[in-house]
Amino acid sequence: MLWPFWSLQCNILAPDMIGAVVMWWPWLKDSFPHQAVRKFNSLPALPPLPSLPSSVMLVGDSGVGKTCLLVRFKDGAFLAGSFISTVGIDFRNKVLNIDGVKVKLQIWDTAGQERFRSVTHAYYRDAHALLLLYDVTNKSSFENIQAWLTEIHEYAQKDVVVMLLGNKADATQQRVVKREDGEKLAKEFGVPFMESSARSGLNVELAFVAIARELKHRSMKNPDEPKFQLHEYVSRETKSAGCCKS
Ligand SMILES: Nc1nc2c(ncn2[C@@H]2O[C@H](COP(=O)(O)OP(=O)(O)OP(=O)(O)O)[C@@H](O)[C@H]2O)c(=O)[nH]1
Repeated sequence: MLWPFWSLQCNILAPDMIGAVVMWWPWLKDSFPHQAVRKFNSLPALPPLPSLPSSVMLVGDSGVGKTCLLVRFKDGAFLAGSFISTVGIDFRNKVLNIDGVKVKLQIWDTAGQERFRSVTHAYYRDAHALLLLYDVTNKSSFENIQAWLTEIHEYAQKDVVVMLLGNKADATQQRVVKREDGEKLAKEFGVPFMESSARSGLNVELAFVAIARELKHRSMKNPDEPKFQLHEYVSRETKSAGCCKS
């Protein structure tokens, strides 16, 4: 039986509250977030910073260094110690600023083990870009690249961006795949290529930045902007970084 009192209070308080808002409006206005005030005053809202979400998948045989590459890129650290295989799929987000445009990369780290293959297949079609890794110290991971590319063509979007990475370039003593062989294979399949190292950090940032630049260019579609050439960008940047000296 409290409602009559409650409604009575509302009738009394409501006009008072309107009066209070009118009286305190100059102070309230300054306390509001900028965007909200503009909306309230029916001025055109400020455009938000452009932000482009893109998904990038890391694929390749088990043990080639996908998780380590992602951790190096995200946290700037190297996961040394015992090797723990990824189970299923995992992801991390990182935002890059590419010429004033925020490109949000959602990076999917997939399990390289054969038994998880059906799980990763389901994610291919949503990927905008794929970083395909082999391990320069493991010949079979290199020989399996063709099979990975066949799988990519089968499950991914036709226009997906693919880049080949020969990882563990720091392990010079154990190297069994020459850089030239990686370059040759990449040329054969028409994909950009670079060697990388999650341990030393070689080309890790560059690989993701190159992908982000390509994806940004594709989604902005600015006719005044010259077409971004991913292959040229990668070969220019890897040369200038001095990657290719053995
Ligand atoms: N020397 C060297 N070792 C690396 C590098 N990247 C990764 N490793 C080592 O390689 C092993 C496998 O690395 P992971 O990143 O777990 O491999 P993965 O490709 O994610 O493996 P899965 O999860 O099974 O698909 C670990 O012992 C790492 O320490 C690298 O750039 N250089």
